[in-house]
Amino acid sequence: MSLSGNKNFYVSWEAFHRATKELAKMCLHGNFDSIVAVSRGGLVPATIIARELNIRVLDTICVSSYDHDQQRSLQVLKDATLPDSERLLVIDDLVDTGETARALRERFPKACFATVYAKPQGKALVDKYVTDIEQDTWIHLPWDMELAYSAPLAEQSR
Ligand SMILES: O=P(O)(O)OC[C@H]1O[C@H](OP(=O)(O)OP(=O)(O)O)[C@H](O)[C@@H]1O
Repeated sequence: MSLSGNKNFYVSWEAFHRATKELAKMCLHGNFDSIVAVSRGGLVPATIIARELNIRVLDTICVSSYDHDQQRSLQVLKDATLPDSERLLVIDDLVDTGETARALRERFPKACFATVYAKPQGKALVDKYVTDIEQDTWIHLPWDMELAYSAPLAEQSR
């Protein structure tokens, strides 16, 4: 699936759940027995996928990234303890520039790396993803939003 045209892409909880279940379906026959969630964005999809695939062994890798001299630096705040394996799924919500994915592939070379959303710069670094998003589109995930009043269109154009 490909979405384009908007610079902002707003995702409801239902839409996120639906897309993540699609990702779970794509992983169903991979014989996976454990999951590493990339905190924080990967925590919600990892929970949904663990439920769908009946996986009960989960771990986290906690990363923080920041911009430094126009380069993104990644810091591992807490590493995972699960061993790298072909039966391990590494789950994140999205791949954007690919910096996080690149570091995780080095950390888990045998594992399958899967995200719900993928932008062009990073998508070659993931094994499975559900939805293409244009590079200049900002993805607003449900946990970053709340319901708010929206003025009628007629009033907005005044
Ligand atoms: O491909 P990249 O450019 O590396 O971007 C992808 C990463 O960015 C987001 O995390 P974020 O830095 O927003 O941290 P958070 O998940 O803790 O909010 C997302 O959850 C990925 O981990």
